[in-house]
Amino acid sequence: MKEEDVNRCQIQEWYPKFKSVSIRTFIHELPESFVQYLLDDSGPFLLPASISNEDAFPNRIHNPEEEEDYQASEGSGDEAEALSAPCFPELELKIKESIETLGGAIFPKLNWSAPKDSAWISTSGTLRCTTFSEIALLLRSSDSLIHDLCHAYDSCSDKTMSRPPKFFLILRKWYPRFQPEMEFRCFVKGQKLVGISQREVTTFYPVLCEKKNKVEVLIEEFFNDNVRVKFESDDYTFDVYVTEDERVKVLDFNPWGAFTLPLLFTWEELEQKAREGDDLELRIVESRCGVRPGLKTAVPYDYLDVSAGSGWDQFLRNASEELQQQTKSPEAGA
Ligand SMILES: Nc1ncnc2c1ncn2[C@@H]1O[C@H](COP(=O)(O)OP(=O)(O)OP(=O)(O)O)[C@@H](O)[C@H]1O
Repeated sequence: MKEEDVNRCQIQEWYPKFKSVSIRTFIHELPESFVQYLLDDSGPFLLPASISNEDAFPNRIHNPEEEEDYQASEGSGDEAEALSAPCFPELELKIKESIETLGGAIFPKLNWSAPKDSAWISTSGTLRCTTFSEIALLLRSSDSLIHDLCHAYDSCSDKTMSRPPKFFLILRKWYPRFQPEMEFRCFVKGQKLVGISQREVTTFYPVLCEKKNKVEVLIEEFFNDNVRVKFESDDYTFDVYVTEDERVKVLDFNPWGAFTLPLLFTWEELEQKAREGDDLELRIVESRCGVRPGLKTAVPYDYLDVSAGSGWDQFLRNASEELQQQTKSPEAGA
């Protein structure tokens, strides 16, 4: 894979060409100070100070233990300064306007990825955002975005960069009735569509068994009419959504191989299909027995890391020590 293939999959690169067959999206260049804010994991977690009083979030996550430290150091020079919330008024204003134009709620992404692993932290448990603070919280809490920020070019044979020169915040109109069964990943090798996979592989959707042939025809037509000659790489994947009235919308482009999940295929199978000139195949989960486990971590690494010395391990040790102390104390037996 070449750097140019990875670059073409950035939304700000492909969206202008595919606007009429995609979902409504606004793109904002991020100031470097905001990128540094996303990367900075030293010190406490501060949300940006908001220009809006309506914002639902306070400027920092409330943690009573940290709050004591904060009060103790308040006014004591450097430390107090280090704890003051960053502020991005121009960016916030532009985002506020875009959210209003997009109907009041958006789905956020960076150049390539969405902060999928942060959904658990939001009040709705989804990536739906209505304010700049909500967006900042999801972006700052995400481990998936570290890929975009630091590792996007790691699989390139001609790697010269560790990150793109500019980052963009992508705001997409929020679709509350997104039906996961109607999302598909399409695999293109040598400019030929070789495979299509159900995108959400953890569930069996009986309705897909009936719709399978129709969906395959719709996507193949869409690829031939709208994607093949317009997307300049030879090998890539793209994700589509098929609407109830049988229109196809392109959601995303990803490089062939590397970090991109092959879902119900393996990369070897797809390579072989391309080599042998096999007919296009659309794969779906055919029965309840065929479901695949979640292929992604949907929570940050700290949540999953249970090894000795991890945050979780420490939490368990503290909890068990506390429990032991409680059982030793006279009140416990009363
Ligand atoms: N505008 C939207 N409104 C509501 N839900 C959405 C919207 N866009 C995407 N989603 C949901 O969020 C999921 C992840 O979105 P998306 O594919 O853009 O993220 P991603 O980080 O590029 O994922 P990947 O790296 O696996 O391609 C989608 O599969 C879809 O279910």
